[in-house]
Amino acid sequence: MAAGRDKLKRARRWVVKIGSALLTNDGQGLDVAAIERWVDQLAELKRDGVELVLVSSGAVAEGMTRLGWTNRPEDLGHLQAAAAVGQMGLVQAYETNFSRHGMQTAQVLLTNDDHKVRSRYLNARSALRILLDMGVVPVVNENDTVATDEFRFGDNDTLAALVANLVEADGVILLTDQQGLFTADPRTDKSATLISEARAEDEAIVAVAGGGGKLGRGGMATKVRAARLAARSGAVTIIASGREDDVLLRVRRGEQVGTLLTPERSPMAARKQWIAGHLQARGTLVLDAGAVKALQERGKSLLPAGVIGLSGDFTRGEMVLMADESGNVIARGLVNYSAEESSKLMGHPSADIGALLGYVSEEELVHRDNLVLA
Ligand SMILES: Nc1ncnc2c1ncn2[C@@H]1O[C@H](COP(=O)(O)OP(=O)(O)O)[C@@H](O)[C@H]1O
Ligand SMILES: N[C@@H](CCC(=O)OP(=O)(O)O)C(=O)O
Repeated sequence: MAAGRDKLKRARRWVVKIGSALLTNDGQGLDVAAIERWVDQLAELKRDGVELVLVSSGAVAEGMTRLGWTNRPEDLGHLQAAAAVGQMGLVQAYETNFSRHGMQTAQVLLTNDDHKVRSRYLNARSALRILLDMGVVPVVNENDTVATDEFRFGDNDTLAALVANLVEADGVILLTDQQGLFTADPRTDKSATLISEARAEDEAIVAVAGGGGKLGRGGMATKVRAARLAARSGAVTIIASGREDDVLLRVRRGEQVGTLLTPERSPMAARKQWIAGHLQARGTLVLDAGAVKALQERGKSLLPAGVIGLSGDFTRGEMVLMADESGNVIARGLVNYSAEESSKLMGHPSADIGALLGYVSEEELVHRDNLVLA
């Protein structure tokens, strides 16, 4: 068995994306029987200990069916109106089916900006993580009625990858209407064959991935791009057919199904590399000797109690340097509180954060997962 497929047997957190073409039976209205079967599988995975985020497309397609439209409208307003109608059907179907298994769902609508604007990104991240901790299944879609990018962001493959980055998922499963990525679009080239495994970074797979059908727009091109994005935070991607029996359970068992696209690095290594290399430091926290030791020798998070001074102007989620009392930089990482909040918190035990600020985001100032030693 390939190493990547083996990884999915142990994976702890999956993002599963279901495309429009599949969900709406190529525009015939929600395929309720198929949704039932996917939810049964998802529930089984969840009972097996996999934390799940579901990314579901289909709002526009379902809205069109409910409104009796046969042609996809061109203008943004009508697309958004259709999405608003269709989204009701989607969440209803998931809610009903997960509740058969005694499981709760939550509707999470995100926009492109939520990933660009750091504070919204962090809020989306903590809400999703809390939902996962509580065992709730978030059902994510793009917030179509407020999207402004001419619906172009209307690409839930990318959204699934961004969500995988947000929740640090180890697996991304893109369910579509084909068995996986073929050497050419099988709709037009009957001699095309299935690629069972490739590196997400491999340029050759970009070349073979074409556009989509009449409902989904992205086709394989956005799926390959999503796999690359997901690989940046170390996630393995599988592109597989949602029409295949027990497809999710088969993926879980590590069986040879669909196309596996593998990252170069493990999730933690990828994350640390990103922290180490890609962000500009906005400030410096000065640590007492005990905190320096806790970070360097015991791999601990930085708590406010170990900070004796700070400089710079940073907001939650930005990169800061951590230095000892002599000014030697010993680590860098993503800070959980702004400079203003941090100066109120420094020197205090984490138990006092609520009293000092009136709220608690995290008990650490910099979590060890977001911290790289110099
Ligand atoms: N190399 C390829 N291998 C498989 N499918 C491809 C390829 N290139 C283009 N496609 C097209 O991508 C479609 C799936 O993408 P899309 O229609 O966006 O579905 P979804 O709604 O699941 O996102 C397939 O039906 C197929 O026609
Ligand atoms: N938010 C849109 C997403 C459309 C979309 O990405 O579709 P697809 O390429 O089929 O996954 C909807 O729900 O219709």
